Amino acid sequence: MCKRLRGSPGQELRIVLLGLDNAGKTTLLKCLASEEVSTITPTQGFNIKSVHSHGFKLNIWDIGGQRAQQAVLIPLFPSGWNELDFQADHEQEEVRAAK
Ligand SMILES: Nc1nc2c(ncn2[C@@H]2O[C@H](COP(=O)(O)OP(=O)(O)OP(=O)(O)O)[C@@H](O)[C@H]2O)c(=O)[nH]1
Ligand SMILES: [Mg+2]
Repeated sequence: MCKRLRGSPGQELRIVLLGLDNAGKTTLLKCLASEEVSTITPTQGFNIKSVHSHGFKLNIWDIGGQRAQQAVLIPLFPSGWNELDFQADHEQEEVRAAK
């Protein structure tokens, strides 16, 4: 993921994980933060974690997948955002860029 981000190492970036409920957003966030993933419950509202990776400081927002919760983004990002789409392939346990 970091290889696809434009910017210089040392830069602070904000990443928002969006997707349907049960898509695996919180699991991905916890994996990136090297946290235990055996007990994850559906996200109410949102979680934010800071992770250092490839020289970047990534501030990662994990938004609960229910439509009403994702609506919180609209006032938070009035000028919109750049989007990178990733697909998780659960069977082969690999993540590939699908832009
Ligand atoms: N086999 C497998 N299961 C996964 C994977 N990622 C997530 N899961 C499981 O899918 C379920 C939902 O994962 P979450 O990370 O809670 O999904 P979420 O997108 O955060 O869901 P909401 O918080 O409801 O929006 C959990 O039981 C996870 O253990 C994966 O890559 N492989
Ligand atoms: Mg979640």
